[in-house]
Amino acid sequence: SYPIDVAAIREDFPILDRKVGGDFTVPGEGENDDLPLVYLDNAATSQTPRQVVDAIVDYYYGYNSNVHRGIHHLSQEASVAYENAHDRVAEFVNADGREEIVFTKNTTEAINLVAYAWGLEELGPGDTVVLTEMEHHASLVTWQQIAKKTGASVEYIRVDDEGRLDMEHAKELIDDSVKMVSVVHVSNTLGTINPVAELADMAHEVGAYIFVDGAQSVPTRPVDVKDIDADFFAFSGHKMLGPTGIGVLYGKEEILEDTSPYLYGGEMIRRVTYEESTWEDLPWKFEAGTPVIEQGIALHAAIDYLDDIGMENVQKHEELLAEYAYDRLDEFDDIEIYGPPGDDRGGLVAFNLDGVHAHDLSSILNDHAVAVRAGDHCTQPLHDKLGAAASTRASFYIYNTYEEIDKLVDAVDDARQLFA
Ligand SMILES: Cc1ncc(COP(=O)(O)O)c(CN[C@@H]2CONC2=O)c1O
Repeated sequence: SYPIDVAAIREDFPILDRKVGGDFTVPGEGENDDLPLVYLDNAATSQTPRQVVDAIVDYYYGYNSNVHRGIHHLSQEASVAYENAHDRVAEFVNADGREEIVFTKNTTEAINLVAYAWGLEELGPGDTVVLTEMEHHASLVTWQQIAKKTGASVEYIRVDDEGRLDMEHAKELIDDSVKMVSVVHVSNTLGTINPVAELADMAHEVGAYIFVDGAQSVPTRPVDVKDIDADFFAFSGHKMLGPTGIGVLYGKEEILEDTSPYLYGGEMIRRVTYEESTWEDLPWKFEAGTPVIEQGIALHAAIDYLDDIGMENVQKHEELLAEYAYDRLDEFDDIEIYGPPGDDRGGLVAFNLDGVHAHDLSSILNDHAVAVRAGDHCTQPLHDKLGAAASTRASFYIYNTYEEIDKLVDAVDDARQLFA
């Protein structure tokens, strides 16, 4: 049984009726294809319910217009909807209000915004940025390159054999030279849930900021940025039932107020002369040019959909599926699973089958209509540390079932037979 009505939810996702699969012969059954899609690649991107698509269609059919309150009815409607989307996101993560919510293209751009607008200005030789060994390239490469540009240094909190952060090492690293701690909330490779509130305390004790990468946490569990006391927090709409093309940067108002924009143009200005320019209020100061209007409205609908289910229930469903998948895969001695035990992780499992490259395994799974991700999941340094060139990752969401995980395990077994 599930904490959510999976059958009813699946009705909202027409794509889940897709039949896919390669041409392969099943012993005794002959040629087989056109199998029901088993979508287990949600950490890469989630699927999109009718309610979100309807919100997009309603916008383009009903009130498509540029925003910031043009003097006509459509612009007024679009402006209000766009501004309300900021309010809705703020409410969802318990930010103080729209002033703390900047819409970007994705999580990657949200991290880059802070790295350029704050990092380039504030970091210099002798300063340290503390990351973790499990960071996604969106933060790891960004802070690594900004440190090179500014002469700052980067340190990495060690990950232990179970895929958890070594908090004693964190205590050693987070010293007075540290200006920023940037840490992933839920690892997209290990499934590890990091103690971000504790790390925030450690950062604040030495006068540093903390940036939490919430790309895999906001979609899958309740997140309260004030409870964590994050200075910055980022996530993406496409991982939480929303469209691609929108990410969110949360920032404490007082910090964003003190930070100059790094993207200039229309909509983010108040007054421009040939000599000087002044900036709009928050959050518009950080949203240069025509913003992600449709995407903001669609993200609002996605949040409404998730809130109807309840994020505690989403989290519980993720935990049940993650534990089930972990336990099923852990039955086999020739499978190596990365990250903490199944009862202490987010809704994903990355693993390798001895003797079979992740790409070959994922190709066989695809023949069985099972969609997973094979590769480094944008965590190459972590894969180097794990001694794995790549891994296969199954990741779950609100429309996935135990039966779909059984199909994953059966397909892995087929690969085992094929490559034996
Ligand atoms: C932890 C984490 N941080 C940042 C990002 C970047 O998000 P955007 O691509 O929306 O900027 C991702 C995306 N997850 C990748 C994308 O594909 N597979 C993954 O695991 C992620 O999982």
